[in-house]
Amino acid sequence: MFLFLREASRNTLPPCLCLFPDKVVAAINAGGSSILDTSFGIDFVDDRFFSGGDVLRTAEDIVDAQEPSLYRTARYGEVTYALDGLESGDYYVDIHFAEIIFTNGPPGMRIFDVYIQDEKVVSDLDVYGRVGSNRPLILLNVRAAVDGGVLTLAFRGVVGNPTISAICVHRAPPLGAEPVVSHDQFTSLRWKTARSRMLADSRFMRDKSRGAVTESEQRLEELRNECHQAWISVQESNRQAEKLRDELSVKSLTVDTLANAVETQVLELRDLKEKEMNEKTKLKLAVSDAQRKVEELRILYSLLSKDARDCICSFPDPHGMVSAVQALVNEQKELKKRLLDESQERKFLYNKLIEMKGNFLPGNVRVFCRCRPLNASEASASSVSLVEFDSARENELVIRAGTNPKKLYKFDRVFTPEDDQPEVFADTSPVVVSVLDGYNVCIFAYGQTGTGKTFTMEGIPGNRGVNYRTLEELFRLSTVRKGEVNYEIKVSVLEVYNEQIRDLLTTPSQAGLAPKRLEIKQDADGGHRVPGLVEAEVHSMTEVWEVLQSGSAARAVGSTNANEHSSRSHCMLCVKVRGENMTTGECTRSKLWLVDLAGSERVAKSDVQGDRLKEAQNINKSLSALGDVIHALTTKSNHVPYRNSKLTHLLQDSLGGESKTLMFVQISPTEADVGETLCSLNFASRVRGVEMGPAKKQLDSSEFFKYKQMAEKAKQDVKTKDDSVRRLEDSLRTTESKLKVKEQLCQSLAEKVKDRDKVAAELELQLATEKKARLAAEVALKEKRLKADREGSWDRADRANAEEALEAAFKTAASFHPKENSYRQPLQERALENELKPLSKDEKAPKVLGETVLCKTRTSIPKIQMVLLRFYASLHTQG
Ligand SMILES: Nc1ncnc2c1ncn2[C@@H]1O[C@H](COP(=O)(O)OP(=O)(O)OP(=O)(O)O)[C@@H](O)[C@H]1O
Repeated sequence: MFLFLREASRNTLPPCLCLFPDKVVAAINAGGSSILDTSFGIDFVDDRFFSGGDVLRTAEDIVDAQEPSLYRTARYGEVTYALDGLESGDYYVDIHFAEIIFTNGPPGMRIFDVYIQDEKVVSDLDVYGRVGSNRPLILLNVRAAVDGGVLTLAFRGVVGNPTISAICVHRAPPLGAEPVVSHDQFTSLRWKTARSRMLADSRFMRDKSRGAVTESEQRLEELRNECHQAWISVQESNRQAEKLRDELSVKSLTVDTLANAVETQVLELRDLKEKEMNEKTKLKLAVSDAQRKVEELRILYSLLSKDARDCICSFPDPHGMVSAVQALVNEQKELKKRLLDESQERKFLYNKLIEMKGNFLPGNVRVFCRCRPLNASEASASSVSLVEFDSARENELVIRAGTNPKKLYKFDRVFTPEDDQPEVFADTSPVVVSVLDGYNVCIFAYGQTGTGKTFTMEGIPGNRGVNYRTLEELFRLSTVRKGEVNYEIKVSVLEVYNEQIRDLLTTPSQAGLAPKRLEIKQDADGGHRVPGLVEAEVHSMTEVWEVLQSGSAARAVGSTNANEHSSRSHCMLCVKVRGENMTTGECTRSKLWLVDLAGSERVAKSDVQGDRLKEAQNINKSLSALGDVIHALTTKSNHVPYRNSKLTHLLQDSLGGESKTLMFVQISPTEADVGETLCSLNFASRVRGVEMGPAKKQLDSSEFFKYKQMAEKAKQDVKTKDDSVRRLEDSLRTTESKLKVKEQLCQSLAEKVKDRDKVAAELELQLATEKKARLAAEVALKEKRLKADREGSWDRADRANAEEALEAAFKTAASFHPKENSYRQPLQERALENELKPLSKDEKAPKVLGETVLCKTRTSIPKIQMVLLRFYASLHTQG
């Protein structure tokens, strides 16, 4: 403002506001349409390049305006003009203002800042404050640099909103080349006129009088002061307005908050209503669904009731049903019985079949003959087999021995050298599997050394013998029968060498420490067992194989030549089978012996000495014992000499009438062995002749014994209980009789008590009478004595004592209890005793003596009277 006034004095503006109208690049009529050919020499285009603000118009006259129509329109509000497409360089900006809104526009003050290229070029511009209303005010030649083509002009309200009438932008000369003429930044026509006048006046006044200048300056100062005051009041008004605006904004905020809350509530209400509607719809649907279901159920119910009625009607009589069920149960029982019968019959037939197979002779000993092939050395020596097999004559063989006549042998089965292990086992297996049905079985291989006993029983790797195949078959069958019969299989491996039993399953360390001497023991049920012998329970062939392997390994230990050793000992594999029939509950315990006997060559031929001789003798002994046993069995002798050797003793259960026996007689085909071959064949023929009768099933006697023992125990228990009951009855009877006696005793005692009571009553009466009489006598005596006292014969103290003693004596007498026959110590007497306690012996007067005597004496009333009399007499004597 001050700048303006100061500058105004130097203002020499041309008639056109713009100094260089020909360099105008943009002229805008703010808030209005284009005005061409203005008195400024510039064409103002319609309002554009703006953002923000509103249009203001007025029809009022614009005072002192060079181009009034330019100021009748304006842009009002927070406005930004962005003029683009300008060449880079310096520009002058002229901005036209007019307070045209004062008369019919928005009321209030308008003070604002002007920014060009974001730089504030004018602060707190108050158009009205400068020029009043409807008068133009122009901001002239504000220099602005444009780099980038855009020139921005921004108008920001400080109080109220800015008002802009026109903008004119024109090229500025380079810096330093501005026109010499200086001019005011702001100008207005009114102010220009006034200023011209003032200048003229000033010149006049300057010429006329300096005093006028001073006055004028004073006036100016006054005006400035007024302006300042006005500005202060405006500031105050602004502050008020600001305060009001703040309050308003607070209130509007509150209103907004309330409006929001209301809006939220309305929304919530709407949601709730929607939910309610949905719920209602759902409920309606559910109800209709339920109704439909109820209807369906009702229909179903009626159908079911009808069905039930029909069903009830169609039911046969329940009693009939019960009897039908009973009949079914009976039928099932019958079927079960038949099943058991049939399975027994099947077993029976199976055994028969085994016996029938191969034209077996009746009996339980079967003999198979097996001839080994010529070995490599025999074949290379071009040995010829002496054994002939005639395919036409099955199970027969002929021995051609030089010039001797041919000898024919017939066995249950004859295996030629061509027959291999599977063929051998095919005929062996039926006997073997009998063990699963509860039969004891013994299979042994007999023959000269090197004839193939071990080959038949053990076999060779890749071509297993009877032992392995037997266990394989047992496991196969136990799996097949699983569920019907449960089997438990245990295996022991031992050898008999020099008539000593050696466990081949004992661990090497144990074996190394001390070889156990094993003996054969007979069980309570007649069976035989070897205590301490390892019995390995096997569940699979893998386990069996491990057991067999360890047995073979143990047999080899301790011998330099395993083959040699094997021919001098009997190797025995014992398989124990326990079967439990799940249907019948029947338990069986059976044994299978698989024996590889020692070589059967004779001692004489062996021509050996020392240990070998002993071995051979022992082998001979055991084999001849075997022969003897078989002979005894053949002749049905009463005594079978099982105990003559360890071998026969061990086989006792499985070699005889109740078991099945299979013998392999092994022979050599060579001429060198013909003697032994004939011996073996003769022995085998004898064995084959044995008839032992039918084999017997080995029922588990331990179970039987167990049940028998249980039955015995139960019997014993019953007996014991009977005895104790009998004893109790006896004691009851005794007690009853004793009770009777006691009752009688009680009765007699009660009668006695009654009698005594009677006597007591009589005595009491007598006592009372005596008491009365005694009292009367004593009173008389007392009176007499008192009379004597009065006459002066006793001193006063003695008299008092005597009277007291007499009184006490009366009381004591009165306390006599006839039933207890004693005196009850009266209270008074006790009090007297207490009184006397602290006194010395001498102080205790003779009265005390009398009292004590009376108290302690348990005697009858007459006696008391006597005592009393003596007491009185003593007192008199003392007196
Ligand atoms: N049927 C056969 N087929 C093939 N080889 C056989 C047959 N029988 C025996 N051998 C063979 O003959 C040899 C002697 O057999 P093995 O050792 O089984 O006789 P052994 O009677 O057990 O003798 P030892 O009494 O000395 O134990 C072995 O090499 C064996 O493989």
